[in-house]
Amino acid sequence: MSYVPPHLRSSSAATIAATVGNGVADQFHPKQVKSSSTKFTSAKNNYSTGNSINSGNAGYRSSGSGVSTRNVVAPDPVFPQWKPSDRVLRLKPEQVQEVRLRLNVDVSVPPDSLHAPAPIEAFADMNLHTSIMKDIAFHEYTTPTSIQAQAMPVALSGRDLLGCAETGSGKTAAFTIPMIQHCLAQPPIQRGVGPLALVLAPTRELAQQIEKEVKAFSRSLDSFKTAIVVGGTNMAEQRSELRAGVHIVVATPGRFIDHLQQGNTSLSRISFVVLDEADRMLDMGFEPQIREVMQNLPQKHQTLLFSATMPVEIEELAQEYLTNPVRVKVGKVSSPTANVSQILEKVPENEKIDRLLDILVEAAAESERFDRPFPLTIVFVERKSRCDEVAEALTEQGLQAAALHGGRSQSEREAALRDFRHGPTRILVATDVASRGLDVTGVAHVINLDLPKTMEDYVHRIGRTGRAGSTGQATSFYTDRDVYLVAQIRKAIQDADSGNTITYAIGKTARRKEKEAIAAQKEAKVELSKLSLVGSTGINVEDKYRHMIAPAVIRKEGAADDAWDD
Ligand SMILES: Nc1ncnc2c1ncn2[C@@H]1O[C@H](COP(=O)(O)OP(=O)(O)OP(=O)(O)O)[C@@H](O)[C@H]1O
Repeated sequence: MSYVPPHLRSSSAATIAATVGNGVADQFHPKQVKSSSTKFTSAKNNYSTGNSINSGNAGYRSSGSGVSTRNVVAPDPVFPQWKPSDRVLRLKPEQVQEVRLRLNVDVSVPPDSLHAPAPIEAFADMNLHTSIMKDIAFHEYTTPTSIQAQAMPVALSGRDLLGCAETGSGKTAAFTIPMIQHCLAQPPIQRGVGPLALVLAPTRELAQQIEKEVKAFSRSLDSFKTAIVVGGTNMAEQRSELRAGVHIVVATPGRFIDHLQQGNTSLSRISFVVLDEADRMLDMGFEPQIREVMQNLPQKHQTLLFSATMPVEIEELAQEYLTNPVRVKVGKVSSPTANVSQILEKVPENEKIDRLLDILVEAAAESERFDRPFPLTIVFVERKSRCDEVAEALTEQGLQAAALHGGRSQSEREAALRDFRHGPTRILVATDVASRGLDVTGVAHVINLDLPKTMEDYVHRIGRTGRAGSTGQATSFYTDRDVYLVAQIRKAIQDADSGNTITYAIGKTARRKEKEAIAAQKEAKVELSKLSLVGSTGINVEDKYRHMIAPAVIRKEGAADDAWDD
């Protein structure tokens, strides 16, 4: 049925305002699309037409303004009976267990529900649409990551999924690829009807990034349409795109509800929903919007919920909106990725900016010395005003920095991110708007000038580095007010595998690393002194590095212990 605002709902609303075609989609590659389907059997018992929560939104407009006025029944969604390759089908239970063990994947299903599909270690064994396979090859994804190996078969088989894997582990493709495949099996979309699939994400930047990934894996499909629906951008453009009909919408919840209210789009054909970083959406107060969407979806739909952390709110959401979900967890949940080495440093509030400058100027000197670009760095701060202040301070020192926060206009936000992705910006100073999901290749260092409020946010923030198997560094300043979180971080650090060595960890490896770091710092200091005497090309070296050369700011040996022992 089409979306009907709560105050207009009645039982007669179960029709769709649109013209629809019969049969299965054939506009892409007919040979690949199954002409008959096995219907999804899992009944949603949480579906409700009339008892929507009070969204607090007064004055909904009629949903009829933007779409065709002819009322016809929406075509049933199609959940094709997907099967992996014979090779995978032949795997014995003990072999499946062996693969899961190797991939560090933990899978569970509710009692009395079907067992979870086997993990698949090669895209070729997933029986994906040929166009998708072509695009996977184009993007040089040779092997599925662990979460992809297990979550994709679950999603492709039509099951609900709660997926949890560390930051940078490829969760986006784990849902975008099955989502595109799902859309290809549906009856064709028509003007005024759609979308077939919806992804909700907490921030505009994350939504834009996800949409890019959807486009990346549907680039070979003619006339496959996606729309990005986020705040701060032109409503009219989004409206015409939505009304023309799209397969997939990637949206932030607030703006998506705005379009529903205006009748520019509907929920009537959505049969695949992804809530990415759902806990963050709840934090941001999007619960009414999420409920509004989830409670008004057609009965037959599949829901996927993804996050790198698993706070209780996610479990609650899963209980409410997932039906017999397969839970897939990769590695340790809610833990910092082992690819990032973490440093905690106690810095008094009024010295934080100076200390930050020390670190960054050191990095600048090192880059110059080794003739390599300044390492891409994200500096997280607590407040928007602080964000601008810090970015300005860095720029004054000749560092290429930009600010990204919710107080900037959409075009400023986009420009800041674009310049960080593609140059010339090397340092992004950001609030938590950048902490979730943001994937910028080559981020080498995350600095928490202010610690976040929760461990979850810490895990997501430092996960902006050490992505897709690369390594990274995270430096976090803390003060006495952060005692609780610092204890949690230290615990996480202690728990980490020995591969996740950090300056303050106990053990020989960590000590050796600390000594090496100190030696490198001393060397950098000598080099900087030379720089200050000799000068450099094009910049006033003495000014730029002045605070760096001051003895008081050179990090002293054993600082690690101070921080650890306070
Ligand atoms: N199978 C693969 N092979 C190679 N690269 C991959 C593969 N899957 C994903 N990637 C790359 O890994 C990076 C991280 O992926 P992605 O952004 O999906 O991580 P994520 O798990 O969603 O992280 P976060 O929790 O921070 O949102 C991206 O640059 C992506 O292109």
